[in-house]
Amino acid sequence: MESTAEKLSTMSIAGDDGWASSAPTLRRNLQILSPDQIELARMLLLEGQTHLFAHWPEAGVDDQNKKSFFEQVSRLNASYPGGLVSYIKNARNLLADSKAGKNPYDGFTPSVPSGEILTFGDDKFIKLEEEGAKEARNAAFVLVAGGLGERLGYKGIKLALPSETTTGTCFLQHYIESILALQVASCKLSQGQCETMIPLVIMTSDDTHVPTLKLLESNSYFGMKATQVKLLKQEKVACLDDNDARLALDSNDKYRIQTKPHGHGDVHALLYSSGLLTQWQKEGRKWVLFFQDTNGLLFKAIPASLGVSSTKGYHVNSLAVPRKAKEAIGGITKLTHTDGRTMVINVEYNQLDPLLRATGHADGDVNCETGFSPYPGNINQLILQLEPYIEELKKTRGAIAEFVNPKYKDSTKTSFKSSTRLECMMQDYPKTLPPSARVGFTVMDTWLAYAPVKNNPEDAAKVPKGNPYHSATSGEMAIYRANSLILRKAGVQIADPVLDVFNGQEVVVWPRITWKPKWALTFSDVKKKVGNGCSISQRSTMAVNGQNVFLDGLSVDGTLVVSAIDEAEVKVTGSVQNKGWILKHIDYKDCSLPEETLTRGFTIDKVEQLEVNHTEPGKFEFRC
Ligand SMILES: O=c1ccn([C@@H]2O[C@H](COP(=O)(O)OP(=O)(O)O[C@H]3O[C@H](CO)[C@H](O)[C@H](O)[C@H]3O)[C@@H](O)[C@H]2O)c(=O)[nH]1
Repeated sequence: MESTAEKLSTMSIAGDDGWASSAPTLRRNLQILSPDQIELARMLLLEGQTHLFAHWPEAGVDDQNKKSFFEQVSRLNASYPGGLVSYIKNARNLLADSKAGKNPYDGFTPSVPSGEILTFGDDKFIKLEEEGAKEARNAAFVLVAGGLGERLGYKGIKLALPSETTTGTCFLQHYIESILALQVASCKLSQGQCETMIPLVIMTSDDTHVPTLKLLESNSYFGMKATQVKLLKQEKVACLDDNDARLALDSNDKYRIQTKPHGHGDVHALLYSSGLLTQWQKEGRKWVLFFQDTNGLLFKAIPASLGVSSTKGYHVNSLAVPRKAKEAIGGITKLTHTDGRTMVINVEYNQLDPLLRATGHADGDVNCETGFSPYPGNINQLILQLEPYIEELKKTRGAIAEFVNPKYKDSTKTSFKSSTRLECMMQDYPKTLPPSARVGFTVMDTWLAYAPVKNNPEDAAKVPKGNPYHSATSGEMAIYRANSLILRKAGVQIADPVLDVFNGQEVVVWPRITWKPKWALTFSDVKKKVGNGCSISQRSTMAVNGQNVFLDGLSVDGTLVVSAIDEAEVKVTGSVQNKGWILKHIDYKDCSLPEETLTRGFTIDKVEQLEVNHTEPGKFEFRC
């Protein structure tokens, strides 16, 4: 293929009027285009995209459509670092590598890296939590929520799904309340010397932007100031029809280029171009924490892992959990090149097995004697130190190593079954870092840190036995399990769980215990809030909503719901005995029920409960 420079010189020989000669249909329409649009047209021809105009009728016909075609081209050009010229060039290179079967890890040997392994509740963990909670006021949070969630098949946005149905708190509300609780706790720990608001950025896409904004607005931003939350919308990227990176036209609208999501890696370029990073730097912030749309446990892991970043001075800290072989989470891997270079990086779940097989591990991605893969599982919660992050982005403008995954029609690899596009992942950020960068990771127990909602009931039920379901059912049950285990560790007598099956998935059902983040963010908080002699039976439900609620000598066998305003200090004691709330099985094929309910396979039958509600300031003791 002719290079751009060669083409340019041919065109200049052809003269100013000659540049469009390869596309006569376009040439006859130049008079309807603005100078900027003509520039874009010229760029497209130079980049071998003549076919885009082949069907264009004479000027005067479909002119509006032709202009909107260029409006789209302008958007695609502006939203990619280096514009469409770079996109097409990168695509050609990656498509050529893919056709040649080039291994992206050529020359690298994988080995198991060493990182920080934390044990919930021990002295080190408690110290790190305290350090992290203190540091939180210097942080900014970035939630990537542009994904459609195709595997889950839910029609709404995932952030609006309940994380658990005892209180019905949706993921976004839980995340915001956790950040607000961190804000309060962090300011308290810094001797009240601060009035900071921790910023939250949400990356949306055309698929999620409007409903995300609506969810925030109709709930008064769940208690955040509207100015504290910024939405950055990622654009999709152009689809490609062939190995020459010819842009694909939409089969339903020949004046539109087909587009698809570029992946969560867009977050870095968007943050860079938004100017927020330098603003945060001026405000004295030190950390940027990235997280995903449906992990109801995540904030239980945040304080300690931020503590690790702070004490170790990590530029990059990835949160990880023990990984089951073939689980759909990337493996954190040390890669050593034949030339001596090394990096610690996520190897995505579909690449780990081929990489291992190609480097002498005949069995590929398998569990070792611990029952887990030796490679820790990346949960895509990244903590980046702001200053080195800005320095790196100044060089890269946030561009992240991309990949392409075309589905070829046959072994000649000359045509695709359907159009493809370039993709990128946010966890690939460290790939461009110099060897001096401090890149580490923190491993925590899965029960504490990771329970995403990604799979629909049918697919979840097919997950190999022993591997996690990652469904709405398992995500909710994981919250009850974590809360039960934390209270147990704090000395509460929690009854053993029972096994049950919902939507074809066997899960362990603990008492349905929930609390608002402001009640307790860290294990030390929990220990301060529970006294001696507390117990909760397996069939029980307990929901705590109040900053200063203390449980002491309390036994629950049934349902207890406690709420109190921040100014009320309430000690709850005595014995709760009622019919409680009962989990009722439902079938996910029963169309009369809402989708949110169907996906988890149960409803909660609220038969009887004790409600304690304090709306007046003061100090109270409530004996049940
Ligand atoms: O174009 C996109 C695509 C996705 N997302 C967001 O990115 C997050 C992750 O998307 P997926 O849940 O689809 O991610 P995967 O399951 O494919 O995998 C990712 O999350 C896993 C853990 O949940 C592992 O860490 C894995 O290595 C990592 O790539 C979600 O919040 C999603 O909304 C975007 O913002 N834009």
